[in-house]
Amino acid sequence: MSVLTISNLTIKHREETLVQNIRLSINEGDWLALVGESGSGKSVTSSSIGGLLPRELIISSGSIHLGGVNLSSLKEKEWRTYRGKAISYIFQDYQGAFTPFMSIGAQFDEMLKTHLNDSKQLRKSRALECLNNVNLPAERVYKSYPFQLSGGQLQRAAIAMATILKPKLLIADEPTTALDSITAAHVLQLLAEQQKQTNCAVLFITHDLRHVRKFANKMAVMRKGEIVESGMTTAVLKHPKHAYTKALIAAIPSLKQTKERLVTI
Ligand SMILES: Nc1ncnc2c1ncn2[C@@H]1O[C@H](COP(=O)(O)OP(=O)(O)OP(=O)(O)O)[C@@H](O)[C@H]1O
Repeated sequence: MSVLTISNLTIKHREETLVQNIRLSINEGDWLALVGESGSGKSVTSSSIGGLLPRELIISSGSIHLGGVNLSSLKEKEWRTYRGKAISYIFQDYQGAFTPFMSIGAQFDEMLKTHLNDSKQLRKSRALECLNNVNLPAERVYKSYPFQLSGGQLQRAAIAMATILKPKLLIADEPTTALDSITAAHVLQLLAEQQKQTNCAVLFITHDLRHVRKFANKMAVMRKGEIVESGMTTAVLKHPKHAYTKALIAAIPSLKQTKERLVTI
């Protein structure tokens, strides 16, 4: 079943077209990777889904539907019930996911209070369970302030927060760019486990085709504001049609090369 359907989406900044004619559909349980060079329009597209476009950027045509709801027509007040609950985000900047001067627990509590009518005790046990699910020492992390956690721990806490309300759509915008490669792989593995449990749709924005190959069942390639190719990941990576996709694939360092480089460093 389709969770997200984007039809002919065009976004402009004054007269300049930033993204054009975007068509994208993500089903329940799909992990769709959006790849493409810097400035190709991945973040503008993902921000538009959650109603997070800066004021100066305007959706000039097209529509974005989540289930049966036309998101592009929601008012700011209505967004408050959608964001965090039906759609949640994980960003590259995991520091920004949490307010620095509130404990992680207090931030979970605020979020749960906004969306649910649970008792204080139930809210806490839900938060602890979620932190535990992402392999964090739940009690300690719950009491900690963001600065007391490592980058990998914070990003895992951000995943716990983003999935606690079982969103229909999780948008991960370069979630591991600021992490070392081993921590990044663990974080993505955890994200994949969370997705399995909740069956949410994932929109994964990344520059790393190795992560695409490992985690995404579908992919779309953006170039200069347009989607130039999309399909099942295995098919696109094995038989790319567009010259730009071919160039992206040719630029992935093979595992063999990486090993050789490590030996010579
Ligand atoms: N607030 C803004 N005002 C004007 N132009 C913008 C604004 N935000 C983004 N753009 C432009 O929109 C285009 C797409 O930018 P976007 O950030 O979506 O690219 P991206 O593919 O996410 O790049 P990266 O991989 O570097 O994050 C770029 O040309 C960018 O300069």
